[in-house]
Amino acid sequence: MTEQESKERKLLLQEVEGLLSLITVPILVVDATGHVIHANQAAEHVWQRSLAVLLTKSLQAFVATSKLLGFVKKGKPLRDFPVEIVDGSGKRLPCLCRLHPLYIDQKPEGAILQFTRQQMETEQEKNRKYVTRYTFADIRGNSEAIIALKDSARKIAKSDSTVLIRGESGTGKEVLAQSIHQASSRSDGPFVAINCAAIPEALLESELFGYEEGAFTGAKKGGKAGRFELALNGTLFLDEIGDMPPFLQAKLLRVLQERRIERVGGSESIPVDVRLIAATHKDLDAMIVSGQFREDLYYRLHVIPLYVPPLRERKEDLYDLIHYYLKLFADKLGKEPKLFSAQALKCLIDYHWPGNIRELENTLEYIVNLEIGDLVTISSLPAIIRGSRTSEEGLATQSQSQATPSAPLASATPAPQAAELSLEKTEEQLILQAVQRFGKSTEGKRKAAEFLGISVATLYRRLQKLSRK
Ligand SMILES: Nc1ncnc2c1ncn2[C@@H]1O[C@H](COP(=O)(O)OP(=O)(O)OP(=O)(O)O)[C@@H](O)[C@H]1O
Repeated sequence: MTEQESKERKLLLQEVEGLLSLITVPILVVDATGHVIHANQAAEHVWQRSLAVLLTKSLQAFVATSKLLGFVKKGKPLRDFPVEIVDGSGKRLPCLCRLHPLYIDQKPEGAILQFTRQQMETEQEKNRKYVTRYTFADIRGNSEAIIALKDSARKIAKSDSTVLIRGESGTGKEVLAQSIHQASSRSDGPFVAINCAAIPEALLESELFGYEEGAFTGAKKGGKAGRFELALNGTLFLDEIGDMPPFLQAKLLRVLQERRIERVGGSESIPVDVRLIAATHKDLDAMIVSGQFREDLYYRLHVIPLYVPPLRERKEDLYDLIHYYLKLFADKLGKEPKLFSAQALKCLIDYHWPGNIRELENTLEYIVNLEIGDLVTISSLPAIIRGSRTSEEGLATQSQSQATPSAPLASATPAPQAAELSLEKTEEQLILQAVQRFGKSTEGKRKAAEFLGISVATLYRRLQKLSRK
């Protein structure tokens, strides 16, 4: 295969992966014997198994209707064929199956199967969709800031007080909100999220508060419950609250005062037992000064303020996060976890991560997807992170030519053999070299910690761990 063909093939695979992940109903791809060869995230969710486990199973493990395998073997297309699937908890669910056969040289080689629930979802079933994915255990990182944040959030999780989470985009505000819900007495209830910036102003009101039949042209027969009602006995997460238009800020304030809502076009006042968690990356204080955000609403929301610091202010978390996402994507894509060259790792550590953990997650997915060798070098990193550094040599030369504290890799210790380094080993090397460069005095360790972008306490912890080895 030529390099161009190999590139096109990889791109095509990524497109297929991307398309499958966008589909919200479960999809299984099977070979001619019914063995699962691919599945999307919705399938992982329905059958409560990871992709890696799904790939060890056959169709019969998930579908109670034996006829389906016969259709796969014959390569017969199906449209809305009634089947019963057996979900992750062993429950049988009636579904409609679409079968798209895969042929090679006119021989059936497998099929793509899509399953949709047969009956219309009831309102109650819709509520069940609002389940959380995250708990505090999913908030990774050992920096003092993250440990303190988790401690405070755990403490306030049990109460019903309103929480306001601030932090830059991609820092994990929604992860934190879900974790609080999970640790609260409302965890059996729904967690309903709405992004105030993503919904057009005209629709936001009816999405939040619902509407009565005939409230406006196009309103559904029987009306529709809004997110407040859907979150009954649970938690409502108002993301990007700073983007809420002024007329809705006033309405939200009333709801928070009275704990009741009125649907659009309705007159009945409905009590809503909902815990509110709001989040924003905007500077609400400045917005109050400029008249864009209501001060009275701000104080109603600001009962328990939490702040998620940006990744660049807690760089010690990078090691843990890189390790975690590297393994996650390697498992997902059925690849071996990669090794990092010291320079590539240093490049990730030096980068300022404006998109925070979301950007880091995407970067590692990119690296695992595109990296063919076992070693991640600088040239494997996305251009934006590589910046002006285009090669390992480039960085090494740059490091060696600088006599400033930002060049500890140019210390008396020769640069480690990159190919031999695992992520953990690379981290050890960086720490040891920084200490060697700046000295073992308290001041030296302080400088080393500053250079590495970690706290002094973390540096001491790592050195203690190393001394025990
Ligand atoms: N501490 C963490 N450990 C592991 N993954 C995390 C952590 N924090 C966030 N993430 C991941 O980062 C991504 C972004 O998180 P999330 O959506 O909660 O950020 P956000 O601050 O709400 O972003 P936005 O303001 O853009 O809505 C998610 O995929 C999440 O899984």
